[in-house]
Amino acid sequence: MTLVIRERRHQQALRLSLPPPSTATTPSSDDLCQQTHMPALFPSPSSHANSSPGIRNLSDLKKVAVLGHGNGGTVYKVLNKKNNSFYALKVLRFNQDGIGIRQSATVLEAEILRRVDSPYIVRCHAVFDNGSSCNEAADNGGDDLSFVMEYMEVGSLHDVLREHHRLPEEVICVLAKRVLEGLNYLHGMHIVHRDIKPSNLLVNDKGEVKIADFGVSHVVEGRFDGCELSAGTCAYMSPERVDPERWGGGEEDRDEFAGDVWSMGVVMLECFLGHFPLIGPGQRPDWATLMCAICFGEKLEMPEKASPEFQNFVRRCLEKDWRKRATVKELLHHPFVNRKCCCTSKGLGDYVFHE
Ligand SMILES: Nc1ncnc2c1ncn2[C@@H]1O[C@H](COP(=O)(O)OP(=O)(O)OP(=O)(O)O)[C@@H](O)[C@H]1O
Repeated sequence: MTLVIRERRHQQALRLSLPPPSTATTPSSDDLCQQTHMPALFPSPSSHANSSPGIRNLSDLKKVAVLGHGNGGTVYKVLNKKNNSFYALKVLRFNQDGIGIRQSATVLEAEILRRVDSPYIVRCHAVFDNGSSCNEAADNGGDDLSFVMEYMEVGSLHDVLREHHRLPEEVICVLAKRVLEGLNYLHGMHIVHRDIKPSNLLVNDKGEVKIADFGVSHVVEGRFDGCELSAGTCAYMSPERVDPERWGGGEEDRDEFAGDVWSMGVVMLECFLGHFPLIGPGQRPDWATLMCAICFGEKLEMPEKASPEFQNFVRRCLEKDWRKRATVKELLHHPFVNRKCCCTSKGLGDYVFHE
């Protein structure tokens, strides 16, 4: 029973049968049109009662800055006027063609996010359907879906790498361990992330790394069907996803979680080298080049300066045949993430704030 996020074909995506959403959390579009302030599709789960921001309406939030732009929308830093704390608000824009798909995806999305509650995953506090008033949406032919998320002060690992270029092994091992814990949690819930990359790993002011953007990407697919093959996204894809025929990606018993392990291996090697590792630093990352590198490239030359533990860890992640690739559980016991320095290092916290 597996739920695949960011699957382009819906019949394959919905392998986890979710319970029908309660009517209380799924207002019809007519209901939404009658409200000036859009209510949350779901509020914060009760297990986080202490951190619950109590955001009931988008009008509780004040935009203070733009944090970044992604494929489907914009992320804002917002102030919750009720408790004077900052959050991140991700606003996805849909045109009218995407509405049918969006509405079913929204309910599914809200269900997924409601279930996710882990220190290794960026928390989603609430989802709002249609942040702007219905009149505005009708005027500009658009429609919004807004996710109120935990604010990660430092930004993404992509931002950290842009500033620091490369990271030492004692930082990478802490990073790897946290990502593995996050994947272990998601996989335990039968959720495959399918888009692990530096811009989806966010860092807070304690230097903690958390996985973001799972699920949200599933909603985006409704409008951006086909963009999965864009160079930026496919760079971290595993061989069995890029070329299923050659690498057994279509096999019934394929371990869908193995793709996340591959992507994580690419990210960890990128942290060590300071550039995307599967192609040369000067090479253009177009689709054909990436496909060749991922599916046909020779065995990766490991950087000589890397320790034997790190080299082995990355090799186990970047095994082209998914049947031979290490699983998340195996990697959690790997010597690289259990070295003494990995247990004593504060990871990115020390590095980002004291370098
Ligand atoms: N919770 C958050 N806290 C702080 N910054 C965030 C948060 N979420 C996103 N950001 C910032 O906003 C940027 C854009 O995020 P977004 O998820 O929209 O796109 P992306 O992951 O960069 O790209 P893509 O849409 O291709 O996945 C991120 O790179 C990050 O810098």
